[in-house]
Amino acid sequence: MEKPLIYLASTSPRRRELLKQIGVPYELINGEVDETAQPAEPAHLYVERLARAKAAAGFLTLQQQGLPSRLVLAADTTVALDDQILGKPATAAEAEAVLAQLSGRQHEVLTAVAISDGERVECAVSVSLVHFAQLGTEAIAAYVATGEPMDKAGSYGAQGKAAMFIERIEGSFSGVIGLPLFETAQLLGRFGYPLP
Ligand SMILES: Cc1cn([C@H]2C[C@H](O)[C@@H](COP(=O)(O)OP(=O)(O)OP(=O)(O)O)O2)c(=O)[nH]c1=O
Repeated sequence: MEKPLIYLASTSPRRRELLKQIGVPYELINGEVDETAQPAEPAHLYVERLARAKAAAGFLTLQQQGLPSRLVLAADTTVALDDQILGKPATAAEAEAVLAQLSGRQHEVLTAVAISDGERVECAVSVSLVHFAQLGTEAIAAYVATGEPMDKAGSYGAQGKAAMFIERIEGSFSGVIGLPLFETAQLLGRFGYPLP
């Protein structure tokens, strides 16, 4: 059976790859939102709020552009260390400081995925624990110089060179890199989307 198209409200190349991995055809749509966290906002509420907001923004775009109504999928990923939310770094110096904080410790990576049909929104949050090895200043500087951290929450990409820093992941690898595929398939199923 041919799978219906959905809209992916995301600029993230990882999310495109991950959706392809489970064979869901998509078109891109703009779902940009302000990603500022509220003061003392807990990470799980923050990612869920943003994923829902991105899906709603995507749905609004399709209405404004007079596009056919289809499911809109969006996600948000953040890294949480103690009570801190670590988003994408603004500068290389910030990326180095974040990686120094993550060194030799474990942190959480949270990804929320939200799907909207315009009337109903379904959301799930995946939480994984990532154990980083002790990182020397030189290793951090060399890694930041590759440019890999700059568009990624927590200043690293587990799917890239940062794999060398990760001793262990407990949870969902696809969730860590931007789209938890188990939860995504479950949510699509709730909208009657045909997946095996
Ligand atoms: C922790 C981690 C994050 N990331 C990425 C996934 C997300 O793209 C990014 C977190 O930023 P997000 O704000 O979740 O997403 P985005 O701005 O890249 O894309 P959009 O909002 O348009 O969907 O960090 C990795 O690629 N690998 C990792 O190991």
